[in-house]
Amino acid sequence: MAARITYATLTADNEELHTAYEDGVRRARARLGEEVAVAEDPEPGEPVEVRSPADPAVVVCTVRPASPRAVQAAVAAAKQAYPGWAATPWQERIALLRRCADVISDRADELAALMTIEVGKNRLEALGDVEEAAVFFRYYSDLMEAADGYSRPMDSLSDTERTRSVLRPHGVWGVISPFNFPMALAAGPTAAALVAGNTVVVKPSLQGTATAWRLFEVLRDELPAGVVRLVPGGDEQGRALVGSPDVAGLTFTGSYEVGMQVLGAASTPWPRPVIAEMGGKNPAVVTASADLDAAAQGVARSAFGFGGQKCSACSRVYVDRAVHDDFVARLVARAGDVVVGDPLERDTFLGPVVDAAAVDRFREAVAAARERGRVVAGGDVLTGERLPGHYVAPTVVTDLDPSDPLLSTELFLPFVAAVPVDGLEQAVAHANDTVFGLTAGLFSGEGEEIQRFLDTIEAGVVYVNRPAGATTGAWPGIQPFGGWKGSGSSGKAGGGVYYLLQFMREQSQTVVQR
Ligand SMILES: NC(=O)c1ccc[n+]([C@@H]2O[C@H](COP(=O)([O-])OP(=O)(O)OC[C@H]3O[C@@H](n4cnc5c(N)ncnc54)[C@H](O)[C@@H]3O)[C@@H](O)[C@H]2O)c1
Ligand SMILES: N[C@@H](CCC=O)C(=O)O
Repeated sequence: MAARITYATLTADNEELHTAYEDGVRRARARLGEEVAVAEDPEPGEPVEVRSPADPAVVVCTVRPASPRAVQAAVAAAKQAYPGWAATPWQERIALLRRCADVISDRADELAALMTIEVGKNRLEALGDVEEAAVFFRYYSDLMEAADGYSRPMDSLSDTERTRSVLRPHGVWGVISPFNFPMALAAGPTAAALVAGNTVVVKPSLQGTATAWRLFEVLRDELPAGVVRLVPGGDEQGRALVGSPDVAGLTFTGSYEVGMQVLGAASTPWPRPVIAEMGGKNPAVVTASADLDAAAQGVARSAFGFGGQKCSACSRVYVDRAVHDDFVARLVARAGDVVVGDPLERDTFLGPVVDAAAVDRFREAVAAARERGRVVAGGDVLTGERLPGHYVAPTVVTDLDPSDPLLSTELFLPFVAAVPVDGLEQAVAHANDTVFGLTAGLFSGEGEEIQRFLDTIEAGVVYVNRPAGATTGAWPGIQPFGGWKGSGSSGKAGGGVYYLLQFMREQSQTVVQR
């Protein structure tokens, strides 16, 4: 792949990139319909077909959900592999993991094409997702190297004592991932856990299984046996992994509701580290001094990119009353320009939403918006010969009361509401008034406003004046990504310098010299 694609890539007129992706589509199609199962599972669940949201006639894969015994067997295999992996010098571990990153990058076109078919991500977003997965392996390896393996000499109170502080792994790490970044968000926590010396059992989202399985194939082929296992299935398999007493630590990425359950579930006799990365209801603020074109572009990209199905999606905009109507007119024009269609097509920006339930949620949200406010762009479920899947129009809503539930509930749809405000203080007060605190954006031309926003906004990832994405598009090593409040439990962000530390525990080693 010639060009480096990230989520902030605006366009790619690069012929080489598109030719490679189209080759990837051919290769991905050749494996559609394969069965995904744990090989040695004696009693897998009934087969479940994962179908493409762009065209439900396409069966992406057939999943045989792992039985409770298979989940426990995967954990047992990872537990058996743990002492060997933990004892492998970190230099050797990261050499193997960097090799995994290179294999992922080499296969990016096919993996991205498969992801497009499986979850409906457009080609640039899908290529970004695969590349991010590879970068996670490289970034956490680089951190380990920069810290020289996290083994440091401490001070000593006597000439005969030598003490070191050593960070050591926990054991088997469970990774539960969501449908919307089926490669990057299975890969990120897995990479960190492995760099740290843990072994891993991954439970991907059912919709996303085929993509996550390809990641697993790379890790299975490049790493020692048992170091990574994948258990396919749905929520029940997630619960089984959380409930396993041999899982020493967990990273869950998904909704607020499930994350809070996972945080509350205790299945070990002592507390274990649980990192929960949860939902968002991400605000943008547009002040009277803002560049309104940049604001409309940034909000449109973050509200409609991947159909608003990002935890970072922008779903509400607080706009100074003086520029509200002008901003809304520009946003409506941007919504009208969005190219909706088959996400495999080169020019498509917005593909389908993930399933029929998301379309139902869209209908309900639009009906509520029509009753309590005004739908000024979109609002329709899109059908037709060229749109056989779950398509909805990019939608802009106004005239809602600031306390409306549509402004505090995560919808995960291409649906954004604009609310007029009297100044920055009021905007930030509304922006902070939800359980969430993941991402936020500001558009302002005044340095003093920018500083006040940065000082008072309650969010883990903040952007100012960013047309490439008002609230979306973090990249490992560039923007650490993690939520505050109900958006994240740990306060240490993925792709940031403190993340890896969470996958290790400190041991103070004092040895008296004889
Ligand atoms: N903060 C972040 O970094 C981040 C990133 C991506 C997505 N998300 C959030 O994820 C959600 C969308 O993803 P989703 O619909 O796949 O989320 P989800 O919560 O429905 O499912 C996430 C994963 O948890 C599993 N699961 C469900 N119930 C479980 C239980 N009781 N115990 C254990 N595992 C269980 C699912 O099978 C899936 O693998 C949104 O809320 C989005 O904001 C957050
Ligand atoms: N890292 C992605 C969001 C991941 C959540 O869904 C972004 O920054 O837009």
